[in-house]
Amino acid sequence: MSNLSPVVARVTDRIIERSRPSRSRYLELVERERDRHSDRSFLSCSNLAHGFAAAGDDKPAIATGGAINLGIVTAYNDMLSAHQPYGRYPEQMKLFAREVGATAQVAGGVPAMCDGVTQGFDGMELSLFSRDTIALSTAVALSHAMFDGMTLLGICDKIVPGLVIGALRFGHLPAVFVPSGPMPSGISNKEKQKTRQLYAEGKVGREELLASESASYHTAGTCTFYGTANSNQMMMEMMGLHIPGAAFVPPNTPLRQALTRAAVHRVAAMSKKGNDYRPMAELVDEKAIVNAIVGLLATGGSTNHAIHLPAMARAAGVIIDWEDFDELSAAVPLITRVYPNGSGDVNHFHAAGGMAWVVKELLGAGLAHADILTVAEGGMSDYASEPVLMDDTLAWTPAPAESGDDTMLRPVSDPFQPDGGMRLVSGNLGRGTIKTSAVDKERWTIEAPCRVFDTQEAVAQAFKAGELDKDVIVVVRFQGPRANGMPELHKLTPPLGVLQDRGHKVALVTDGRMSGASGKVPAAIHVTPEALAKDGKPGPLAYLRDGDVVRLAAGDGVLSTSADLSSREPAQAPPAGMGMGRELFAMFRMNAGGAEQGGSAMLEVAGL
Ligand SMILES: O=C(O)[C@H](O)[C@@H](O)[C@H](O)[C@H](O)COP(=O)(O)O
Ligand code: SF4
Repeated sequence: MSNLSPVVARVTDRIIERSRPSRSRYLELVERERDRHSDRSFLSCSNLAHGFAAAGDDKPAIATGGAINLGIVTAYNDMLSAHQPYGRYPEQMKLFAREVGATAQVAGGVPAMCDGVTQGFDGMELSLFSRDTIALSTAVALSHAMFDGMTLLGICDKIVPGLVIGALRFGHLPAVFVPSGPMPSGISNKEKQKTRQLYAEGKVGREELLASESASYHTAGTCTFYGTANSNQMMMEMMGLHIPGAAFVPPNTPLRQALTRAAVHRVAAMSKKGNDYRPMAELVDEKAIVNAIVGLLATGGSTNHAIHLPAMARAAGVIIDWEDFDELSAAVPLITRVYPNGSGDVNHFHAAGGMAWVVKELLGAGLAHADILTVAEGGMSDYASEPVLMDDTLAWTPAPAESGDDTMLRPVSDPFQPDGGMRLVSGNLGRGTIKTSAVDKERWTIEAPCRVFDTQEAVAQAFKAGELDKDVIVVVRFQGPRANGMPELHKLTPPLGVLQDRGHKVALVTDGRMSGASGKVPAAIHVTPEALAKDGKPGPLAYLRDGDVVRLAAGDGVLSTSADLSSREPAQAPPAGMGMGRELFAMFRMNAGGAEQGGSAMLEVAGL
């Protein structure tokens, strides 16, 4: 007898019903691809020879077509601390593949943008669309049809979503995501944030700021705040796309290498030529997507997944919307507090029980689907265990019975908040999302006159000029997907945090995004429809003026103004930016769908 929560069951059934036509079209495609391209025997001799010409000792195995050949899609680069460890992975993975009579080839690389580097300047306007660029690059890599399985190397914000979207279009193949792990903890995130606010107030200089930042981001591995990258890792566990517990094991350790090896062995076994065929299309279904949403809500994950998850789901023919998130949020309690939702980081979270604890609690409370197909042979329950090395052999120990730190991890029976970390707000200014898990409850409702800006730079200038030292709702518009690529406006966190610490009631309202690491200041983001006109009709934010009273009430789900916008002329959007490659992304902007549908031109134009 299932103990599944009636709310989770109801939302899942609604998604299944809504997705029926698109999901069946997707599964028909997968069926066709499985028949036509699930191994390389259909390739001509010339095609094949091109595919293994440089494969050295692996040539005979690849040439015969009998051996399992794995495609490695890698987001390696030296600049992202999270992806830098991937440099050595392919050579190791080829050895691991040969251990089970398989081979592996790097099928292709995908770009990986670091939002931490581009935060606050023009490059950030490529961020959202870099996700679709990654999906396109994944498809280019896998389109050679040389492969019996996919090993996907990517961690950060848009990289996992892009890899998922691209790989799902080859859903007739099995897939495993191979993470590299979080960097060892540096100075605390709170210390980092304090120095930033002192810098914003002119009380410390660049030298002190750089020293503080470098003590936080100090070596290889994923940044240790619970932002979009680490929310990706959580979701891969909740969807069963990892080897269980791979998310937060540190890089460059024997356990990390054992997990990578297990991933290679496992995806070979899951191929059609293996003994346990599990195509990715059958793992990523409506229930797996609901598990990802539930994990996001229970852990206070990144608001960016209110945009990425709808796009990822669409690639599998699954249609979700923000009502699904909101309804699940009311039933899924917040059971973790990892910075910015608390003070500890993901290393502390992992040490306190980590994902094994989260999965155990969610399955035990019937808040996650236990009956999804996963990379792990035993299904979702295998993810309620933590990987360890016992005499150099990979093994798993069950999640601890008690939380290792109840300031970070709580049971469902005694949560930090009775509901999830993310809410829908809507009204006469549109629909947006707000991350309540990172904001003190007394700040969930802010009603104040607004100041309206068309760029985040203008906000910084107004702050420096002392114009914002009051109760104020800062509106930053023309930041949507079609306006300028929907950048994160995370650089606004320190100045708005200073205003809040001075005792003012402050909130942000924008059709742009925030970082998964943003917190503290209430922010209604992803406001849809965006301010930039679509089919000649601007979004409501285009009609706001300085002084209009705006109300943001996360508890009631309200985003509205008392001003009468009906007779106003809309503001004109600033011209689209040139430089930093932004002009090359005009085609993405022109055709982008709304944030609630994933903000993707690629999916819109493809009719997915
Ligand atoms: O969504 C996210 O998690 C962010 O995009 C994150 O990847 C980004 O890099 C932040 O900017 C880091 O935080 P700081 O800018 O505060 O270091
Ligand atoms: S977590 Fe963010 S800041 Fe850190 S490497 Fe990844 S993209 Fe860059």
